Amino acid sequence: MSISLHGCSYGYRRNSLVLNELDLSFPAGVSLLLGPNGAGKSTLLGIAASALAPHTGHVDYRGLNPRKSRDRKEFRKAVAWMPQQISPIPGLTVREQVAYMGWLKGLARKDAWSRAADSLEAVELADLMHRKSHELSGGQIRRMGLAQALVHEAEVVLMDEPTAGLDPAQRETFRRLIKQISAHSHVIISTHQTEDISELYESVIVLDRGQVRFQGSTVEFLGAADAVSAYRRLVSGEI
Ligand SMILES: Nc1ncnc2c1ncn2[C@@H]1O[C@H](COP(=O)(O)OP(=O)(O)OP(=O)(O)O)[C@@H](O)[C@H]1O
Repeated sequence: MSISLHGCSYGYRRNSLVLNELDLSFPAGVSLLLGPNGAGKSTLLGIAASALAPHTGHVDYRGLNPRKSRDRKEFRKAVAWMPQQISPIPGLTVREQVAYMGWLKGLARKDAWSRAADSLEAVELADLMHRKSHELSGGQIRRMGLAQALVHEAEVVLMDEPTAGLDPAQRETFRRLIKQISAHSHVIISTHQTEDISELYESVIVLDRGQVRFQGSTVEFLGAADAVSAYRRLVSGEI
């Protein structure tokens, strides 16, 4: 079971919808949400994470609807989200910031504190955990964001362009990490880079101008042609 969107519409401006009555069920396992800049990936993930409220439709996970106040807390505990922009909280150390995020998600203070150290270790940021978070570099801030998303061991982890700003060695570490997380969580990762496609992902969803243009297994996607040209043809409307 994973997250699904039912008839979700969203726009930032009047008369201009980014998503128009979108229906989408993310499959279980690890999925890649692929789409060019501006396709609506961040908007979709923001809605799936309940950070954005859709104008129409609703999100469902295990029968929980985050629009309903009685479901919201449990939904947000079950679903973690790493947004594209990670903001350091002034005055907090890296470990304090990650622990704070865990506490907001319902962990007890002691658990949040120890889980923060574990998740910083997992993203190879343990040596910087006593630094102030605003002192981190761009790539380090992304890794702290990743630790924030992992701290409470959610059932579903949504990640918005998590590999942006990571160097090749860190991308390799990231792949290993996703493998570990996928043993106990569903993972959905957005990207516009076809280089991110690998056997790590069981399924691929291609979003273009707010529409799902392809949904299937990674093998099916790669089998259609080589990945790059298939993706280009998909987003340019040839398929
Ligand atoms: N805060 C905002 N205010 C106004 N328009 C926005 C806002 N955020 C996104 N948009 C618009 O909504 C559309 C979809 O944006 P979104 O960020 O969801 O796409 P994306 O696929 O995540 O793109 P990228 O790969 O560049 O991050 C774009 O046309 C964008 O300009």
